[in-house]
Amino acid sequence: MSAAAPVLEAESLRVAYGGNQALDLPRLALGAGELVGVVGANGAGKSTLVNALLGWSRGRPRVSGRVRLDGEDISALPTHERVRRGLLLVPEGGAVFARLTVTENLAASADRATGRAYTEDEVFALFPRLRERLHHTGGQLSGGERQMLAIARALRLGPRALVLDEPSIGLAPRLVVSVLETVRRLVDERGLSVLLVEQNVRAAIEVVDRLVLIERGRVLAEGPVAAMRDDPRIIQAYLGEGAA
Ligand SMILES: Nc1ncnc2c1ncn2[C@@H]1O[C@H](COP(=O)(O)OP(=O)(O)OP(=O)(O)O)[C@@H](O)[C@H]1O
Repeated sequence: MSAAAPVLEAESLRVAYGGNQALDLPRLALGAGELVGVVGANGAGKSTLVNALLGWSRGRPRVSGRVRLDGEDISALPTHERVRRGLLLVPEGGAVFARLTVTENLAASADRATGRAYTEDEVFALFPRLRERLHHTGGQLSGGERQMLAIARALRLGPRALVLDEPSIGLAPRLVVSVLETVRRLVDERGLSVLLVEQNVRAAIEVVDRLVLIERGRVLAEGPVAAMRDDPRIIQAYLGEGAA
């Protein structure tokens, strides 16, 4: 393998629920300092992929294949051990404690911070809005602020690879742009590696380096975003007039 081994890599990753093959992914690689978008419609297999990467499951799927973090096979490790090694997920809706304040939410992450952790000041420089909301509880925040706090919590832990599951859901379009642009900055300025799993293809296409389009658990198309923008399958389904 080349010197630039992927930070996160999945190989022959297959997930089946009973007779239903929900995911069949020959290979997915996230390079260091890369922002890769995995996009697809409802039921395409996005949540199944996220769960398989994190080693978590709803129901009783049959999972096979390999997941590697920094070249190390983590397929057999439980979720908490993958997280401890720096594979961090910001789940749909953002994971924040509704009854704790912003300060307390961030402190809860700081307790388990690794050497890769961002400082509180760094986090507030990225999300100035959070500094203005220090004493608000998670439950009092807007959807956009909750999403920012969830990302901030992950940064305080110190990610090797950050998986964002549908960060745009429930957010006003202006906030979607703001959150995704901040993610782009993290990649550009800090070299963070981010897998952005999104249904909102229009928004994702504006910030990612590469796009992977999945449908019924399989890769339909993938490539650098510049080429994918012109892919008829993307245009027809997601970007053209009358598309979703
Ligand atoms: N716990 C489960 N038990 C049985 N089948 C499941 C389960 N979870 C997902 N599936 C099936 O796997 C396929 C992929 O679903 P998945 O939830 O991964 O899609 P998705 O792209 O995340 O969609 P959405 O955006 O709606 O969450 C679907 O056919 C779904 O019915």
